[in-house]
Amino acid sequence: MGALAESYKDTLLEPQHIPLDYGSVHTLPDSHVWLDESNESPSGVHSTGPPLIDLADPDAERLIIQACETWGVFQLIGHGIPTKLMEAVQSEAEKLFDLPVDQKMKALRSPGGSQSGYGLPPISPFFEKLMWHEGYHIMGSPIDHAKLLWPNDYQGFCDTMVHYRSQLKALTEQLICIILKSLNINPEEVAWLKESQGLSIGLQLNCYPACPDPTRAMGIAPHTDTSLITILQQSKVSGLQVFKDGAGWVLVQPVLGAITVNLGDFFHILSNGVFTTVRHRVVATQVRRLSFAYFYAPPGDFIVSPVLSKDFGEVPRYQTLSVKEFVGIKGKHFEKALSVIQN
Ligand SMILES: C=C1C[C@]23C[C@@]1(O)CC[C@H]2[C@@]12CCC[C@@](C)(C(=O)O1)[C@H]2[C@@H]3C(=O)O
Ligand SMILES: O=C(O)CCC(=O)C(=O)O
Ligand SMILES: [Fe+2]
Repeated sequence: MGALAESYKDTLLEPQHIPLDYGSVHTLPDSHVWLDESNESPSGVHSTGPPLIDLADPDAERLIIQACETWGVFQLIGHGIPTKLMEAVQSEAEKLFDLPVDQKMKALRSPGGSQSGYGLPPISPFFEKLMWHEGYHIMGSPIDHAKLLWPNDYQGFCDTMVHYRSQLKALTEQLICIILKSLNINPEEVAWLKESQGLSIGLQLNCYPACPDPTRAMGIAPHTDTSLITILQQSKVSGLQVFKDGAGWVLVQPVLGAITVNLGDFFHILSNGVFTTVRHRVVATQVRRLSFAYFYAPPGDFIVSPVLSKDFGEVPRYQTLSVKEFVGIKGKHFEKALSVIQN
């Protein structure tokens, strides 16, 4: 199932690390109050968010590389993912999160097991307070967990998710080729791109239930993605913020039909830190918000070594290590993982 199935597998999940029955909670419990000063609204210094790029634009490749350097995130239109499919994912996910909590708990992610199933974000044990969130992760076949949710009616959900995943895989690999070329890596020589063997692919359905006290709660705490690249479908409700040096937290305003592309830790290491793994978080909202994140990472034995050149620097800023090794370091050190492997 790939190296990402192992991520955060040793983090200590305590009994409280399960989603609340949010529908029955009318005041924010103390366990969910984030007093951290970083939970301020966006600073507004940088009023414009990350760039919006049209993949059909003849200048798209240059704009993508520029966005990788300056933001580590961009929004994309002209991506070719059918609107109907994006809508179908939204409605299947709504159906899932609308289920009674007892039913969703039947598909609870098992501690120490694969990442698949229902639960709070696996990074929860790194924080004192709990996030206002419920998630459902699909890695490998979606069937076993979906059968637990809908014993007689799981096929439509599974078909939609599998179809979406395959469409996103093609788009992700197109974007990866563009970025690899800019690093002077010939995609034709990258075996896992051609054979797809051992790749880690995860589809995370996120739900941020309507929150009675959003300014004091947290949807997803600040993090960078343990991926090469993440493709995100946001719903109409905004909530995603990215951290930009000099500007603070900047809102990524959803654009109808656009997808959001985040660079993850592995492109950061490969590019010797020139392309930024974007630190982001999700604020809680008064109305329910859904989002769908597709994580793509190379096989566990792929060696991630910073590219050295005039443009990317002649001295490696990070140690060379395998994807699997980095996933282990991230699971232990979380936000400090990149500084742990810094030279
Ligand atoms: C594919 C993966 C990335 C992820 C860890 C995981 O193995 C499965 C869940 C993913 C997710 C989704 C919500 C935010 C996040 C930080 C988390 O807690 O779980 C990401 C993980 C990640 O990018 O490290
Ligand atoms: O909900 C969002 O917009 C972002 C979710 C996210 O960061 C993730 O799933 O890793
Ligand atoms: Fe993320």
